[in-house]
Amino acid sequence: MSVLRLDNVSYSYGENVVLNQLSLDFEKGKMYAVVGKSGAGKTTLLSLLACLARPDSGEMYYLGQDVKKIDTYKYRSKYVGVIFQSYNLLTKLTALENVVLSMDIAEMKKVDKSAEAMRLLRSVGISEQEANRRVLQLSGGQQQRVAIARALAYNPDVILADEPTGNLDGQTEKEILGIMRRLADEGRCVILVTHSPAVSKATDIVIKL
Ligand SMILES: Nc1ncnc2c1ncn2[C@@H]1O[C@H](COP(=O)(O)OP(=O)(O)OP(=O)(O)O)[C@@H](O)[C@H]1O
Repeated sequence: MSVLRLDNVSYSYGENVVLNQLSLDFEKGKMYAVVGKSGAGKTTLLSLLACLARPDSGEMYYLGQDVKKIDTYKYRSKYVGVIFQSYNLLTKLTALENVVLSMDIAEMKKVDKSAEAMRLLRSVGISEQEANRRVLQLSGGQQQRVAIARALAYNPDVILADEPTGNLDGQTEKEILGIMRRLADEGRCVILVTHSPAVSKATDIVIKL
């Protein structure tokens, strides 16, 4: 069964029809690239998938269930992990605190959230010393890794990322893509919005808007 399904979804900003009767299926264990020229509606599609916006018409299903029937807060704090272009980390907190906060919001009952957060950060290449720095004292690539660890904090089925390698050098891009591939291999559905041919080449399915 697909983890996310769009059925005839349309979305407009006023007169500007951005998505027109779009039907898509997303499966677990696969990595998707959403591509298309600037203004094609990629970020809009991601916003719908993240339930930051609702379709004007058409339906969206999460594991077969109409998302209108799922509490939006629960959906966003437990089922999907979103990695924004601007990272959206809380800059006054350390990297570790950002990840722990995300676990708190998802009401995770882990015994030792700090240890689990550190395990996640290590898995994306953040050292203990870096984890204890405020995020503004980290590089762009490191902040991107922290944003990934934070999105993983509550073990979501779906990872949504907007230009996850946007401002990163080639080597860091490769490493981030390696992490995304691992997440898909672990059985998650990974959906990336990208302009980068290297990124779309690394995915299983390319959706062109
Ligand atoms: N909040 C908004 N209000 C009105 N129009 C908007 C809004 N957000 C986006 N748009 C318009 O909707 C269209 C799609 O925007 P969107 O950001 O989804 O495109 P995109 O494919 O992600 O573009 P880019 O590659 O430049 O990031 C564009 O024409 C944009 O100007």
